[in-house]
Amino acid sequence: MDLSPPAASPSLAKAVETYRKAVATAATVTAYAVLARGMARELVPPDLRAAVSWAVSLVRARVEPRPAERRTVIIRSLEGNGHGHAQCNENLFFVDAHAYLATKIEPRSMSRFYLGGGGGRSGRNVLSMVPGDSMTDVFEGVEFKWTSVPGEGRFTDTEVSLELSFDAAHTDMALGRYVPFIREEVEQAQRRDRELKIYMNEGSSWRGIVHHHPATFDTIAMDPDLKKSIVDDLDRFLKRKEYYRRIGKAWKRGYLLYGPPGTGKSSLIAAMANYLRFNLYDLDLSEVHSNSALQRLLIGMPNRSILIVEDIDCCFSARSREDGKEHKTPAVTNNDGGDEEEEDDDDFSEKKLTLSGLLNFIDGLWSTSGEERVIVFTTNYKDRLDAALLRPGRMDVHVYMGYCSWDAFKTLAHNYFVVGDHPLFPEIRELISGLEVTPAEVSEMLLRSEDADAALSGLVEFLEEKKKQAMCEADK
Ligand SMILES: Nc1ncnc2c1ncn2[C@@H]1O[C@H](COP(=O)(O)OP(=O)(O)OP(=O)(O)O)[C@@H](O)[C@H]1O
Repeated sequence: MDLSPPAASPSLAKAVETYRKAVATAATVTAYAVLARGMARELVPPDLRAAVSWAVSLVRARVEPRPAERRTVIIRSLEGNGHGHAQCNENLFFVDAHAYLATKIEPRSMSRFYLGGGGGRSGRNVLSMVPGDSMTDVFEGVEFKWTSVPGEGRFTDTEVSLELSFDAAHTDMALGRYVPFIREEVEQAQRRDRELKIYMNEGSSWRGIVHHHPATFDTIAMDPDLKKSIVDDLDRFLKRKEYYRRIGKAWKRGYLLYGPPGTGKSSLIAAMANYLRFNLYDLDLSEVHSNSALQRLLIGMPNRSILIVEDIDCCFSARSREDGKEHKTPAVTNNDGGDEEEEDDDDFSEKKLTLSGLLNFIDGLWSTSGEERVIVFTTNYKDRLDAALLRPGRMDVHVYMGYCSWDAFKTLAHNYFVVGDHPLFPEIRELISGLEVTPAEVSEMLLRSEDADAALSGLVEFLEEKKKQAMCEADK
């Protein structure tokens, strides 16, 4: 039995030798360094040594990057209202920042955070930082650090603050763009979440109820290009605050929706309200008995709202016929600089309502008392409308809501049965293209059964019957 250690392999022996040399060299270098430092201390005068060390630190300061200068903005939850320490207000930017950060908190990356209900019944989780914690948000490629800190207790013990810190070089951007961006984001989110209301006039005030109309631009059955042009127009309108200010006009947009009954004018208004998240103000002019009442109603409408006057052709023609003549125009402001009669201030509130009065109120009052208003007039008979309403510049967009086209039918079929095709579609296409059938009539047929086959068969029968009637009418 051989118990002697195994002979080292040639490669291992070489590695051991290399290592031994390296250790010896390092020891030599270290020894030289210690020796040189000792000699320098002995031989170089202290003044020269100080000068050299100062020069070295100077070079190092130039070469090594210096930590960037920082700025910190403190956002307190409460702020004084200028009448002494006892009185305080909620700091609205703190509320906005808090809401904004709630959308940015990444629960998986934080060990602790607060969970709240957002103060409403939305059922949404609202997360916030525990005092002492920080998080980073990136805006336009720049990092912004947010820290939650206990407040200074100037007003209450429960005060908290947020600290926003960033590189000093980005100060202008932080205050000029990032802070407004946060405000805008929060405002948009609130607009998306808010419950819409529809208001109706009672005397010279508005009464509102919750508006839950399900119509959206996806569910509206109409020509796809026309639909897109309306959505684009609304988007453009929302972005044009500065433009309207520059040209000195009220920030409003007028739509005239016309077409036969049951073609979706009311549904389109609901879709616009849902898209814009604007409340609706449904003005019943038969309830408005004087110009001053109308003026109060219009002034009582907040920004971001839609004024609706349905069947506008009926509102004034009936009145004019009743009175035998059109009343003198109560022009508050004539934006056109045109041909309306002058207002006589003395008895202006006593005068009865006229169409041009309404139009002038809208132009005049709204240019001074509000912004971001949409006004929608509807009619089944465009040809019966007053020329004042059709004049260029009055209603910005005229939309014809027509009979049910093939594209419109496909939208309805998709709304009701989530189908894009069906064996009966070719037959329906042929029937629909030769008939005047409204989307309301088609919807009514599709609603009759939850079974697509049964509902579409019923629709075919209905269309065939309608075709027969149309042929009989033509023969007479
Ligand atoms: N274009 C459409 N797209 C989707 N649904 C429609 C459309 N047109 C009508 N409908 C359906 O028919 C119903 C009645 O339509 P709506 O009241 O919008 O028509 P309207 O043109 O305003 O009628 P009116 O002139 O009588 O007020 C709606 O609730 C909707 O279900």
